[in-house]
Amino acid sequence: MLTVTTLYATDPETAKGLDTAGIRDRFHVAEMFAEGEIRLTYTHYDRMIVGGAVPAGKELTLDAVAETGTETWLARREAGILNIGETGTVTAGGESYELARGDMLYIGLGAGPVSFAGPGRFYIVSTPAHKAYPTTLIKPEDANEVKLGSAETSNDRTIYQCIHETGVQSCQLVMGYTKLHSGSVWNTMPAHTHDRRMEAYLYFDVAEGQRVFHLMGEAQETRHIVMASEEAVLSPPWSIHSGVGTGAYTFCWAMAGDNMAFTDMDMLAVADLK
Ligand SMILES: O=C[C@H](O)[C@@H](O)CC(=O)C(=O)O
Ligand SMILES: [Zn+2]
Repeated sequence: MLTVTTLYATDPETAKGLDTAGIRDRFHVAEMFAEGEIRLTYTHYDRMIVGGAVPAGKELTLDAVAETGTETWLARREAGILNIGETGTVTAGGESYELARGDMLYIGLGAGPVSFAGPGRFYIVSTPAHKAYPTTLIKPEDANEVKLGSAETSNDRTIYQCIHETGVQSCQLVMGYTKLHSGSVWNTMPAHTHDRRMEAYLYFDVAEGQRVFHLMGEAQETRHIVMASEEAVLSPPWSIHSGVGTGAYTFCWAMAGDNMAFTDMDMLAVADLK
């Protein structure tokens, strides 16, 4: 079963006036992972699609998505798939790839239908593309590891860059995930914006009963969204994107836009946030 929800883009002036429900409606994506289903959100932020596929014993195939107006969903798109569940299989372009937990598959333009099988929980991100790059499996050891933050500021973390400028190639999708080290709960603080690229976060490995307070908004107008495990949040280009958990967590980040430069960030001083 395939469900697709459309999420329109929101400008910063409108965002300022929203209450909690309004903010959640426009930026927060919940219930993406349902057994036996593929659930997608087609966003108008650089037309990024985010979603989940949980085959749970049967095979799920993602072929056409009406919202893209193309014969197959990847006819003019590329995708990144991260497995956050047990080892499962993704079949694309006639080849099957075994994805252990933490493995990512880049799928190039024109790969055709994509099938999901096994006990995996697959997070799907897709963005428009103009050229076919090879479909490639990325194991954590193939990713570029970047260590950021420190225990003193509770943001000691390792970034795993999987699809990126100097790694597995793509048209515009940049994707990886960040693991917080034991005792560290802050991600992406000091915060930043990059008006030329939007971003989406999927928080996962958040323990039952724990939450992550995702911070968003313009630097002088911050808001928060309380997030449970396996929920995603869209970060408009004008928004900060940062979070703090009541416990340990990992998050997958994905970006699309004008450039693919991970370090191209307009940094904000903590003291300048309001
Ligand atoms: O532009 C880069 C993105 O915000 C994230 O990749 C940041 C991140 O994963 C982190 O600080 O841990
Ligand atoms: Zn960012």
